[in-house]
Amino acid sequence: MSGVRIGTGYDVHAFGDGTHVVLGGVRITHVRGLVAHSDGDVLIHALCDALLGALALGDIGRHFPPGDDHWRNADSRDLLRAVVAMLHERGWRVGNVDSVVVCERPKLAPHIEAMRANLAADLRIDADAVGVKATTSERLGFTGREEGIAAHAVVLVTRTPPPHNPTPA
Ligand SMILES: Nc1ccn([C@@H]2O[C@H](COP(=O)(O)O)[C@@H](O)[C@H]2O)c(=O)n1
Ligand SMILES: C[C@@]1(CO)OP(=O)(O)OP(=O)(O)OC[C@H]1O
Repeated sequence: MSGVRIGTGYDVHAFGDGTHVVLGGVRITHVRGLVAHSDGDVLIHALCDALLGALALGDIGRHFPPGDDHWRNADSRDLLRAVVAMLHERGWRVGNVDSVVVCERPKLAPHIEAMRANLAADLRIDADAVGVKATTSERLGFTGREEGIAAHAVVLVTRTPPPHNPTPA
């Protein structure tokens, strides 16, 4: 098996009542919230799916079922750290990630660096290996009508090198 693999993830949450959204672990004040079983962090959910996908481990709902009360209002950063632990246990580590969040509002640019820092800490990689971008969809489609927020993520994971065991001379 190759020592490098890729994964892709996508998630959507609908807007509902609320005063804020949570994206990349950052609480952002907004006129609406996101409807979800957990904190609705659509960016982290896309990232978890990308990481699980890289190792063909299924998707986030398989590991953290939406019907399970344990995950009600869960902090999605806990889910991300659990997924990263699964990778590490299997001898893999995260190389880099890239992502894009799609919404007209809230404006995400002021929060991107804080998101990258949170994700880098949870992924156990440097922030310069964590891409987070934002785009509107030019008022087209469900994101354009502000019915919800979508996020896409891609990841590269690498196999952890085996411990160095020098052959005795
Ligand atoms: N929710 C958003 C959406 C976009 N941005 C920033 O604005 C730039 C322009 O967006 P377009 O959709 O018109 O290309 C984009 O590159 C982001 O930097 C944002 O901060 N928050
Ligand atoms: C995060 C989980 C946790 O139960 O629930 P939601 O917050 O509803 O998010 P979603 O992306 O719809 O499903 C994945 C679930 O694992």
